Amino acid sequence: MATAEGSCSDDSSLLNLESIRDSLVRQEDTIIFSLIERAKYPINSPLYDNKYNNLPTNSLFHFFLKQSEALQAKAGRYTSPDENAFFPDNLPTPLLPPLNCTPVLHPPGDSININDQVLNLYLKTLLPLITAKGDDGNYAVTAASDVNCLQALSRRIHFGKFVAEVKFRDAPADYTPAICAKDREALMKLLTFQSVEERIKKRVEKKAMIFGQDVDLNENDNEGKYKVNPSIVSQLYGDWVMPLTKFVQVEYLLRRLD
Ligand SMILES: O=C(O)C(=O)C[C@]1(C(=O)O)C=C[C@@H](O)C=C1
Repeated sequence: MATAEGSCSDDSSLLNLESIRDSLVRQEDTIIFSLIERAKYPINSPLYDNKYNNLPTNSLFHFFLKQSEALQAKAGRYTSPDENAFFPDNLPTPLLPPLNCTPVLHPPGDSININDQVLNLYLKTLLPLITAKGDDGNYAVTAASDVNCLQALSRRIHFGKFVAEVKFRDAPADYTPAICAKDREALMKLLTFQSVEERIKKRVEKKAMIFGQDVDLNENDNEGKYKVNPSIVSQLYGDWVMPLTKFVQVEYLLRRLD
């Protein structure tokens, strides 16, 4: 069985809501640290401008992301069920044979990819919120940092497929009527746990405060300075990450009986 962490395991006890939620909690660290790293650089807008006609893609950033994914595809990254490419078409074949895992996800739902929404959110909304204005010319390291942020956000949001699969397996009788009726609202109500979401928003804000504070040997108070605004991290989860994860869950469930 392919575990939600992208490796093979015959331990089906890994596929339960508690272990899935534990993985979501651990992914918070990766996302927050990647945002802290990106915030080291100014927005570096020329990286995203579509004005370089000597590039085969829209901008230097798109070129960097597309090439990064092509290289990682050769290393087998996208054979893992929890990895979804931003440019999934025409990826190179992996150099090594894939792991022979028992699939976890229901194939029709496995192909869900909303990375176009993730990319738009990141470039248009999130980047301006976490970076200072300016251009330091460090385009390669900035683009590499962007790729880390995007891959962490994409993995977290598409983890909704695993959450939905577990929820369906736990209570097929609850979900089947809404799936058959194609009732998105009913599915959203069934899969939503408001108390869990509130805890997540509080926890990621606290993590951003702890991870993002300056550490020195004096006992000075941090004076409210953080590398990324903790309330923005909480807003990121509340307004985008969790709603998009739930969108993936609904889309996956709608295909679960295909
Ligand atoms: O933990 C769950 O039950 C999930 O569905 C995941 C998640 C999330 O994105 O963190 C999404 C919807 C729920 O309301 C709570 C949390």
